[in-house]
Amino acid sequence: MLRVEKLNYEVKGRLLLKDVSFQIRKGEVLALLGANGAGKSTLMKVLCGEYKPSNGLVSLHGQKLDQYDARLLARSRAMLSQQQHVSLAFKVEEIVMMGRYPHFKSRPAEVDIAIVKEVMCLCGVDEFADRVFSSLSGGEQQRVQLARSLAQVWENPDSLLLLDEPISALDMHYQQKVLAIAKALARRGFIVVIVVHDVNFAATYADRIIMLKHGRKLFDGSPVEVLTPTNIYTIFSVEASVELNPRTLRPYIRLEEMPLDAYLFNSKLPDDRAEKLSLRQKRELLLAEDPFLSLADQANRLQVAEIDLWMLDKSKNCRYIAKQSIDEVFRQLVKMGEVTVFTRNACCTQKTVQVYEVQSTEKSEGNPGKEYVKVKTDLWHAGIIVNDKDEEAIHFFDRKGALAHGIRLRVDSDRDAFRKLLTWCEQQTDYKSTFDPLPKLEVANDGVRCEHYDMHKKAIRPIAVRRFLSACAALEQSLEINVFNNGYIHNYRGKIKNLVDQGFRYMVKDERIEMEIFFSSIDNICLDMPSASAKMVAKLDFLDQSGILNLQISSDGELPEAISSMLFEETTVI
Ligand SMILES: Nc1ncnc2c1ncn2[C@@H]1O[C@H](COP(=O)(O)OP(=O)(O)OP(=O)(O)O)[C@@H](O)[C@H]1O
Repeated sequence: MLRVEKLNYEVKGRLLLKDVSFQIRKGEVLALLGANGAGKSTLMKVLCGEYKPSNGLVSLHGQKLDQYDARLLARSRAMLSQQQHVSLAFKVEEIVMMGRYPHFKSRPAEVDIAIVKEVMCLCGVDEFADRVFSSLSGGEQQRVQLARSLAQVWENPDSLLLLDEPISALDMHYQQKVLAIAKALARRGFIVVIVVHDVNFAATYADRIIMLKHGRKLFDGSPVEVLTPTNIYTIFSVEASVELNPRTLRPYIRLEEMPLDAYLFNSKLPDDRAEKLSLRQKRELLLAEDPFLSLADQANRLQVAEIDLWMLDKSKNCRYIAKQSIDEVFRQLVKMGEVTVFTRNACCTQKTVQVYEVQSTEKSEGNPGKEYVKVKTDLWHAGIIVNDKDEEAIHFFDRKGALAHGIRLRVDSDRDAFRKLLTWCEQQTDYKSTFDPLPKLEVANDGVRCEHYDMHKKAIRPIAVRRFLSACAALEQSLEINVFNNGYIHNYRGKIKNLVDQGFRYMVKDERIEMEIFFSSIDNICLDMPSASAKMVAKLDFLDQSGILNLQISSDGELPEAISSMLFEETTVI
């Protein structure tokens, strides 16, 4: 047994070890853990007898170390030091043989030669036997030193083996092997004390762990008792989580990354922390300032494309549809039964409940009485298919990565077609943002620019449009509504009944159509109708700041004079 009692070790008035006591039995592996400068190497040197304790006692098998005969002590304990001073000229075999010096007088006996061979073989240094020590790599040198220590006490299972950082220079294989050798020797009676820095190695190989801090023993016990997150933090000031290996019942320590920004410790570096935030973090900061920012505004402020934010929100439950796959996806939309189709541009959003109907761009007229979408899919640049508990949907994004069009499944929609598409999309390419951020105020719509209006066209104020729409709703006037975006037209024909006018929000909220018109984004509304009395079709063109047609509302057939006169009251000639 190794007994350490009330051990103090002092150098130049400084106590390097303070009141350290423990006992360790034959057959046990003790690991000493502690931060740099904690006193581990100092304790090892006291345990091997190199340093004399200032106070206290160290005894091996009942005998104080300083009472040991020097030769007997040399045969009863061996120490692999952290730093070994070796004369450069020695060969590997000569160094290992030094471990046998306490065992022979002038010449090594056969047994010494045999032991040296055996330990060299075990430590994988036999192939270097004739090489000069200094020509070996760091790890090879460490294994030679281990072989020397092992050679010293090889035949004495009562001995004490002290290994101070024996694996610090070793590769993974030898780290494991050296600790396994130490443990195997302990199982045959050796007392083994090992200093290691890797807590998981200590957890795996040690029977007992002592943790030192500032020369004091703070924690002492089995790995599972000692290696707790709190103890690890107390000793090393690092955050760790500890799991129990269910097979070995030994703890496994998982270290968390220590977050550190070089700006904090290098005064020569600029403070660019804000730039380094992840998109998610930047967005959180933005929403903390203004929780009601629309997705488009968030994308604008964060200088990313809207699709990036969609992918951020839905990444777990959505698949990316690359441009080359859009046509295939689009062809499948007609199979999904009744869905909500939505379209968005700078001036409005429109949602209609319909079976997806597509008209080619060549056809100029819609199918009367039926909603349709006139489309040129090549103007869409990406899509996503979302399958989460809140929505099952397919969204298409324009060349700026802004949401332009899509469908959302309803209760009665055909889910088989949707699932097939989802499976197909799973084999497609992964998402990588390829969009330029949307420059402020630039509109993604590539639609028709309306610069030339004939003499019948009039500019009309939003207030007149509101009144006109209210009258249409009240008198059940049927309308045709077309929303334009990037080469496609989303059409609705029918009555609008339920208007919600909250000033800044203007909405149609009916069963089969929902619309929101953003009057603040509309630059011009033009009326195409010769006169109030002519009982003609009225057509209103809503243009955005770039003069592009975003929305068109026309009367479906002639207007009663009561309604048309309202339009003329508020118009001014262009
Ligand atoms: N001869 C000495 N004179 C003064 N201070 C010493 C002396 N030897 C060691 N020390 C100091 O004692 C403390 C413990 O040193 P020790 O080598 O035991 O630490 P350690 O736990 O092995 O650290 P490491 O993990 O860095 O190897 C350190 O602060 C060291 O600087």
